[in-house]
Amino acid sequence: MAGLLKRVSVIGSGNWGSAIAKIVGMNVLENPDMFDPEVYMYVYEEVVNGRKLTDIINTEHENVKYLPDIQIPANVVAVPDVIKASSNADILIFVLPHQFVFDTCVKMKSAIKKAALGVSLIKGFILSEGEGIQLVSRVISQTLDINTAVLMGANLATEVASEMFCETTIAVEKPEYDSILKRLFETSYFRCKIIRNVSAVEACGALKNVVGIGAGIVDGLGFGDNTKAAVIRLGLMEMMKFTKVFLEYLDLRPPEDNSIFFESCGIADLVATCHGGRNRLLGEAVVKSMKKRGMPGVDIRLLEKEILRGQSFQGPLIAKEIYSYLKDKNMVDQFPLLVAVHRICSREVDPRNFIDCLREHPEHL
Ligand SMILES: NC(=O)C1=CN([C@@H]2O[C@H](COP(=O)(O)OP(=O)(O)OC[C@H]3O[C@@H](n4cnc5c(N)ncnc54)[C@H](O)[C@@H]3O)[C@@H](O)[C@H]2O)C=CC1
Ligand SMILES: O=C(CO)COP(=O)(O)O
Repeated sequence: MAGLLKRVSVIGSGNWGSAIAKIVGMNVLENPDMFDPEVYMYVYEEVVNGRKLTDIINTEHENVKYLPDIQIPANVVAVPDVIKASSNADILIFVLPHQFVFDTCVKMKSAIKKAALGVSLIKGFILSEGEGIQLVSRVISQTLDINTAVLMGANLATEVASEMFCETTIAVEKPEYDSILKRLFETSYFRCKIIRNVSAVEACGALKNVVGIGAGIVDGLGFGDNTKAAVIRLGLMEMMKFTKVFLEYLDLRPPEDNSIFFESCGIADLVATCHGGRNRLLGEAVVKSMKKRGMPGVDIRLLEKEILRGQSFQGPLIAKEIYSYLKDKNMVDQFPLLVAVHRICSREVDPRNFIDCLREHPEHL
């Protein structure tokens, strides 16, 4: 990537996609020696208030549906065609719900630059028929034949977009990309720490979404902060154990020690999600719907429509993906919290049983 100015594209334009487009749009202007000033943002086209969302973004410079009341810099151009959005990019920032990643990559495949760098901000795993679950960054790298870094942290999008201070973790295998990534993402309110273990950072990002649902379940049941702290602690223990087992299974490097879990991508993201995340909201809503209507309560997708109006809860799908892996490996009993969240979301188990799951957790034996 030496020499010419780097072009940057953002693939995705939801709540986080729009917030990161604001940062990246500003940073390319502040680093004219390194970046092309125009940033394409791929928008999955839809009609909002009778107008195309891309037209609204390109005239009002606001994503009125997914990130209202925040100005996106005018050099960020909304593009509905993913091939056009990605074809000249040197850096491709992936920020879609994980279930859309593979199909989107397949569409882009013939158009992208061979030396492009991918950066995944996506918190999830990808379940493919007959192949089990896979890391999103790996699916991107293998489908597009490019290097892929990740950026994960305690980054609730609306707070980041409002410029409230936070930290994040960037993981990239090759140090040659460090300064480009710092200049692309870092601001005075968004501090970026670069480390090397891409797969462990990514696993943290996916797993904390499931624990966040657990935090919402105890909120919905009317328990207090001590109980939520127990969910966070037991959830973290399961995240650490799952990361080790899963990365070994994928023949990848598990973390050498536990330090990664004390970065923004670990405990900080877990705490943020368990207090202010959409997945926490879902856990609470599941319990309330069950209290109102009795078991099994309202379907998750209906709750998603009602509560998020277009945004998505990633946790239930990730919990299902994790469950399928654990069942396959005969390890369901070793991860009671992650498994209980799946069973509650799929309405197999009454959420009131969640407290028993905490009480009987193997960490207490
Ligand atoms: N929102 C947040 O605070 C944060 C989200 N993330 C992660 O970022 C990723 C993206 O989430 P958000 O930007 O929040 O999205 P979102 O949940 O706000 O919005 C959903 C997005 O999916 C798009 N979409 C719907 N159908 C599609 C299709 N068939 N193909 C392609 N796109 C389609 C919608 O147009 C919309 O842009 C997720 O993995 C999430 O876990 C990470 C950090 C913070
Ligand atoms: O990843 C996030 C914060 O870092 C957002 O979490 P939710 O998807 O639960 O809102």
